[in-house]
Amino acid sequence: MDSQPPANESPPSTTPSNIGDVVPLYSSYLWNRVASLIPTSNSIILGKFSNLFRQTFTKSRRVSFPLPLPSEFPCSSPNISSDTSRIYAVLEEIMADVLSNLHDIQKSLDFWQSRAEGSNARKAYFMIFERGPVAFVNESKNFVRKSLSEDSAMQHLCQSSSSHMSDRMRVLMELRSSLASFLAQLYVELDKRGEDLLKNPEKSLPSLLAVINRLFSNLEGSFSHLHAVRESDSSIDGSYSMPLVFDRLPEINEEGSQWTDCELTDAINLVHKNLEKLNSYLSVMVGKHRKPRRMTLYWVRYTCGAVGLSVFSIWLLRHSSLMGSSDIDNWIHDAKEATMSFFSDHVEQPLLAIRDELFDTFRKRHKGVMETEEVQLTQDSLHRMLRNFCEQDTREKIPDNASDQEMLEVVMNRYEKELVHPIHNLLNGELARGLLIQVQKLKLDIETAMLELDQILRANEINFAILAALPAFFLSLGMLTLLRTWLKQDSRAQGRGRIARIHRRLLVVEIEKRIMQYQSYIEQGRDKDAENVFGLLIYSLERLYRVVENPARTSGEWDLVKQDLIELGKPQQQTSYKLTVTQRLVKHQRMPPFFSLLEMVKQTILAMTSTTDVREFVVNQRNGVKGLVDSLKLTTLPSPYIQPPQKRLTSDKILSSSSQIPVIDVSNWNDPQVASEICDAAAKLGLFQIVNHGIAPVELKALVAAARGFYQLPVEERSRYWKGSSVSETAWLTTSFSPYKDSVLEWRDYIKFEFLPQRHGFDDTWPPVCKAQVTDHFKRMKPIANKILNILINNLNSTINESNQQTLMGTMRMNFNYYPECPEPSLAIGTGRHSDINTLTLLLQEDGVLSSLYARATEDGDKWIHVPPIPGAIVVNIGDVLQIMSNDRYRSVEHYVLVNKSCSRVSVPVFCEPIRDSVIQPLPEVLENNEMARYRKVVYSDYLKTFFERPHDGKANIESVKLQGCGL
Ligand SMILES: O=C(O)CCC(=O)C(=O)O
Ligand SMILES: [Fe+2]
Repeated sequence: MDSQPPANESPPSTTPSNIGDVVPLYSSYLWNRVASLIPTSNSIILGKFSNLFRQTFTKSRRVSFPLPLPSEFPCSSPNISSDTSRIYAVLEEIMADVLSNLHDIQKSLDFWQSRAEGSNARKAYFMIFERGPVAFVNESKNFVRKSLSEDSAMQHLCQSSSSHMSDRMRVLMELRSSLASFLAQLYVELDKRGEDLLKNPEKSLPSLLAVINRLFSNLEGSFSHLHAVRESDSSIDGSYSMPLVFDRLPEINEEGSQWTDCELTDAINLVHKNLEKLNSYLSVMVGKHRKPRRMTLYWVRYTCGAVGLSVFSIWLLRHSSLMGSSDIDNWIHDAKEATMSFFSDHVEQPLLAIRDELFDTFRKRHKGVMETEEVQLTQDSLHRMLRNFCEQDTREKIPDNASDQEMLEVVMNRYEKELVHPIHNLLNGELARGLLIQVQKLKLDIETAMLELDQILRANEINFAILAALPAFFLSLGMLTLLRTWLKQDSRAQGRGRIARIHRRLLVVEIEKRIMQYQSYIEQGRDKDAENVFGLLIYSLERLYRVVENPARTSGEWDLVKQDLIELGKPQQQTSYKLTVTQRLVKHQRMPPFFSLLEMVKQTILAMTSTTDVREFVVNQRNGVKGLVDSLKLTTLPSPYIQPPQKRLTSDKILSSSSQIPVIDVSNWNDPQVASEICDAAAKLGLFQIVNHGIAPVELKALVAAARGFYQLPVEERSRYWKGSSVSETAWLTTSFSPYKDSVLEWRDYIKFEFLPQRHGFDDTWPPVCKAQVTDHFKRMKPIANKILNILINNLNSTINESNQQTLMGTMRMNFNYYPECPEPSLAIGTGRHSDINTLTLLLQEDGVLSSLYARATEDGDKWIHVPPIPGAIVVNIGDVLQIMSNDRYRSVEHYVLVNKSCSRVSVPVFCEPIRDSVIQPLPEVLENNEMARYRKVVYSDYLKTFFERPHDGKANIESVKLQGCGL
């Protein structure tokens, strides 16, 4: 077999932006040139030379995740002997290179995504300050010029920032998708052919090489597609002018029948060559779209640092002995002294003092102001004086066990008698003796008090000594923490600490998500998407495989974990089985019982004491309030949940009668009375209940049971749906309204389901425990919502038509709200004061449980009406969008949810919402009689964003779109 002439002999025409891109590009070009000069008959020498070259000049990459080949397959060795082991080596190399390229792409994608999700200010900052000095000068110039000429300079900057990012993201995503599909195809082929390669290498090796050849051509095709689409519309110059052309097997060999040894070697070399080309191509393409390097990103900081350092160095030089100054020597001397004296004052002396104090307290030591013996002497003397006095006075023997108190009473009686004739008694009586006894008693009391004072002082000496040692204590604590972090290598995913474990858990979640996506695409017949996700699954498995190896080896579980990871990569394996395996993996991540116990105790203490740690546990560690309540026996409310008094709903604000909530019987939707009651309630209170709507109570009960079922799942199972890393794209669990924005958290967890009727199989990834009930409830609620909206819109002289249907109920969402039992309900709230931002909400309250929903009675007063749960009833409330569309004919009602001490509560609202790009504004029909629009136009996605971007506060969101001068 002849070697194909090298397809791109000239150095690549693009101009790589930096030295990092140039080296691999030219090394590969040089290699191609050398390879084409060496005669093919010397292919063994060529192979060895090629390996030597690769080992010396290219980055050595190690593929950790095993290839899907039988374990007896001869692995690669430096001394390549058999054809199979050479094939193995080349396959390993392909895998390693593709995975490492995927990793580079993913890192850049993550970066762009995080920047793209940032605020406008963040985007503008990026454009000006994080793209290097040249961009800084250009962007600043542009910005100033635009600010002078027009007033939308900021908007312009944000737009160009968004297009800068999205351009890069699009290309990176396409590269990722092509590579992932290539990886998936290769993986599946190897999985299929493994046994054959072992049993019948002569036949299957050529056919495998032919397949690899074909996969490279497919890859070339998908890259050239990317070039064709992007060449015209990219803002990144020259990035699409470098076509990639892989070398091909001669046509006669493409069938992959029996080959000579020489042909086999040539084919293997060809794969090597193509791989080099792929790497060079990707290094340029990824290089053009990659995230800025650290140096570019932080160039402002580095520059300031460098300037600061230079100034400091010059200043230092001027004070150094080089310039004849002795300042530095003096400072070093002073610093040494200060450190020594700090050590002596705050570490050594306090510790010695504590030691001495402890010894002195527990042994007998220096004299205090008063000693016990002295007090005892006075007491004995008083006792004798009293006894003498009493015996003489009463002329009787006083019993031995008579107390001083009893004898003092005798003295007092005598006093009283003596005072009748004081002068006579002064000479003849006992007054003088009595007075002496009093003096002795006084002395005893003073001495006893002094003795106690002495003890207090001694105890405090230790306290003061301990206080003095506090700096030493904190210093040691800080050092211990640093040491622990270092020993546990807790910052990276392969470490052994808690943070590393969280990293690994997140990787498992990502794997689960991809497994479920794969299954869903297969069921929908979207084979291309499925292939792509499978490639990404292999990528995630490889990442987990790398990071879990060390800790699992240490705990002796490596063999099990490794086997589990291999199972997850098998293309034919059942999804349900794979999900059991991921659960097992999560369990492997746990510590042995002793450590778990320690961890639990630590969590408990943290949760009780520190605000940030409660948030960390509930929000970041995805346990939710339910997790907090389940893992701790709380007797007090943790501080992040204590609402300021003005946010609490106190009993003085609650109106006693609940008869004010209209209850409308809708058994006949066509009855004009029903329509008028609905419109009336929507205009006055904005909230009413409907009964006899036709849904059987048992169905509603089943729904509530399903919601409770979800929250009864183990926390690991629930947290797989946590917002931000949910295994489902259309269901996510979270806590509080905006847990990252709310200064005080709310006592509520909720999972949100999105109902996208146009999307097939939308509920496949929902929790199995409730997915059927959620789907049924959506379907049941839709016609009811439609009827109510029809009535409300007809009343505005309009109709539901194609143009407003998408705004009124283009999207439907449903929550399972869960309010756990709360140790101090009067200090917390379940859901804070808010109006729903959508059009219409249909809420199911769990009956038999204390209702906790309150609606604002009037727009201006701070009075609230209880919404009582009526079995089988649905609470309907108007949202902001309908208030805007009706130009204030209807009122979106503010509501509160309180929590209970002894029972948890579940509620299930269904929200009818506009689609994201609907423009919300008053309906033309309501403005017909020259009525002024009270609200400005707003795109629903922007309205949503402002709601979730700031802590929610009553009707602040609708106020923000109200036009000036239209206040009621
Ligand atoms: O739980 C409730 O009763 C109401 C919940 C609510 O207002 C909401 O989810 O928007
Ligand atoms: Fe609400």
